[in-house]
Amino acid sequence: MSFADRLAAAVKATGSVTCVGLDPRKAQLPAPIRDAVSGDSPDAWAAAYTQFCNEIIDVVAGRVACVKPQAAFFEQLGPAGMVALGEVIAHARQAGLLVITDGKRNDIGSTATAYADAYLGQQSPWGSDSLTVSPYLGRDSLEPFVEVCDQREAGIFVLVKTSNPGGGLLQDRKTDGQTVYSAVAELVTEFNSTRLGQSGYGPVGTVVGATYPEQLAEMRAELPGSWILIPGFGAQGGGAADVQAGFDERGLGAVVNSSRHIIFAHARPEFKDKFGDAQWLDAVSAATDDMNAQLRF
Ligand SMILES: O=C(O)c1cc(=O)[nH]c(=O)n1[C@@H]1O[C@H](COP(=O)(O)O)[C@@H](O)[C@H]1O
Repeated sequence: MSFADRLAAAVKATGSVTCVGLDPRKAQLPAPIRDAVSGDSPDAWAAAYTQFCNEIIDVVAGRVACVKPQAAFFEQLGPAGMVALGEVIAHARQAGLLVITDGKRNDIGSTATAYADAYLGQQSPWGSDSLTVSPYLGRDSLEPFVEVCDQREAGIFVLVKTSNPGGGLLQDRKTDGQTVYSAVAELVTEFNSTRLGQSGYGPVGTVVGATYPEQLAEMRAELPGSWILIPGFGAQGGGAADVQAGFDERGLGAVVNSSRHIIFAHARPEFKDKFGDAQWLDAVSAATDDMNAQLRF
């Protein structure tokens, strides 16, 4: 089954459009995991990141549509961190969760092929279901990813309108009256046009931030065949009303990511008093329920 159809099936099966972002950070790890790290070696932290993420995966499996490990935090630890990333991806897939690896990769076509093969190819050592990709090297940089998606029924999410305040400097620029982000959306629509699955969606998803609800509505209309990954919910200020326009009339077409507000829920004021550090996984569970409930439209 194509990635787009698998995502639709996961949303229907779980009744959830939540994507749990796995963004481990040393300083914010719950005390029981942080305090068990002996010394300051990358190996020790990598083991802690694996344990932290895998325990979260076990709690959210079957209750959310997908997870999104953020490669940056694993890369920070060097080679040991990359091994941990591989273990977390494998654990999530074994738990039945779809995995969006957040690497925001891309390069000239010949190198893009290597990135695509690495994360999504038939022989991929990572075995991810999908990958976030930057569009700014143009059409020939995206084509290798789309081809690899075709081979392994994988998916990508192309940055269209990012959640950060500074993204507009380039993305909102207009040429002949069209914004750069809309030009990216046009390219995505073209790639998907011959690849739409039963769900009505293709392998080339897009990223639009919850922090830009107007542009999200605009992009939903311009991108009928593209799953939209919506980051920026929770910690960056986006709320349920901001993401509603991302969905189609069936409640499909978008997944909403939250990282810090779920994985570090034990530190949020509304959960802090209720759950002690030892119950950090109960806080993850409660934050997941809370987000699922908010996003039932
Ligand atoms: O591609 C992404 O996931 C992404 C795109 C974007 O525009 N904004 C954005 O925040 N993200 C990622 O989504 C996650 C957001 O984390 P929280 O703000 O903690 O929920 C981080 O891993 C970001 O790198």
